[in-house]
Amino acid sequence: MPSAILVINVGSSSIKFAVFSVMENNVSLRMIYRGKIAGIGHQPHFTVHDCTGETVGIEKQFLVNTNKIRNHADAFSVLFGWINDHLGESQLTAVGHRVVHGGEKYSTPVFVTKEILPNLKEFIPLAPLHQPYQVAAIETLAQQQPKIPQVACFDTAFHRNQPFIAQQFALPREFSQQGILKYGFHGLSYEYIADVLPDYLGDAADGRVIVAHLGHGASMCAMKARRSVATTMTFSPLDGLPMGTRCGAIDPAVVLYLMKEKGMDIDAVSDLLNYKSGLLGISGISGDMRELLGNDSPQAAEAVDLFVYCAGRELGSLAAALGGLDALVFTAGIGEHSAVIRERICREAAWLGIRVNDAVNATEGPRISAVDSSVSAWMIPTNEELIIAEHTVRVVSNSPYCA
Ligand SMILES: Nc1ncnc2c1ncn2[C@@H]1O[C@H](COP(=O)(O)OP(=O)(O)O)[C@@H](O)[C@H]1O
Ligand SMILES: CC(=O)OP(=O)(O)O
Ligand SMILES: [Mg+2]
Repeated sequence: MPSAILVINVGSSSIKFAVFSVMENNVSLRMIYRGKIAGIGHQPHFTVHDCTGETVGIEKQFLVNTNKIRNHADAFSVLFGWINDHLGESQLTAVGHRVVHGGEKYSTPVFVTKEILPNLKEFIPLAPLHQPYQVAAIETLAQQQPKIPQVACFDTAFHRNQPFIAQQFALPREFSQQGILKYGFHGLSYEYIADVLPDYLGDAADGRVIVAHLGHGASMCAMKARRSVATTMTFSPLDGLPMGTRCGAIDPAVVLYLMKEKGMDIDAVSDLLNYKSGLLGISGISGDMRELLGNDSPQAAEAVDLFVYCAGRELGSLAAALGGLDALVFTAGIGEHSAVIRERICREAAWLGIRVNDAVNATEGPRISAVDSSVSAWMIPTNEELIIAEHTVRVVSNSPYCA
């Protein structure tokens, strides 16, 4: 019987998923469905596309079910129901999860056992927007589908081999020994880009490349020989660029001041920095870049300006870490779809020798730089789901638990 892999990327209010069929050789994978259950807890909305991008499932067809989605556990029941109805001959043989934080412990994907769950829970305070929901997803599936093997794939893993100097905060040594380090995130996306980079850049893929993963969460990664040498997110996914609702880099004294002088408690500060800042905080309108670009108000423009300005500054810092730059790659929601943001960030980096070809940039590339650009610029769609599916097949095939 042909087998299939389910990939799950859980956020605080959504579950993104993809289903892959595993070809006979157990190596090549073909995506058959990709979908999302959004608005969990308030206005559930379920959409699924097939591999051609055609919508094959929408909420209307699942009205009864979506009304029942009050929480993530309900969403998984609906998701499994849908998958069982649509897998045909195939059988679901494993589930791969994106887990945002793997700390110092996990530098490769792991087979999920009862023993590793407490370790994953330890990192919940470090990634409150992601980790609690991802761990809950693993536990819920273990209850609902106990026979299906699960694999955890970490966003931090790609950065674990950075030079130690890039991982250190200037804190007394005992703190780094306790794991207070710069971990970096979006590693599954960067790993995918690193894998496909030679298809686009040829030999230059092994040069000095900065990848800008600009989505609702946003970061940049400096790569040398397709390995991470520095990245903008650090201990948690709150650092670096301003994001949809996250503040990005901030002087830690601001936190001390808010708590000491303004009487804010830890929960209030955490809520402020994670959910009320970034593009939403500056604009007062939305944390969604597309909405801001379509809004005429000066507040929306100011939020976009700050995003571009910070991206330009981080780009300079990462180029310095690389000792120069050969190529710049844009990916994720904003990076893949917003020609105007790509163009504006490239303009900030004109001093590095980047020139954009406006006509090609408007059509999304893949190569968006002009012929006279000494640094090439690219738009490459990411595919975190494929990387997770590949890891899942590999881990499950090598696992003694699945012998
Ligand atoms: N055409 C577009 N123009 C500008 N921004 C866009 C466009 N399409 C998507 N985006 C932005 O991409 C972001 C979401 O990116 P995505 O990678 O899907 O985020 P995440 O996976 O972190 O939820 C949102 O800010 C959204 O507005
Ligand atoms: C790590 C992170 O910020 O992830 P996302 O962009 O999915 O929110
Ligand atoms: Mg994402």
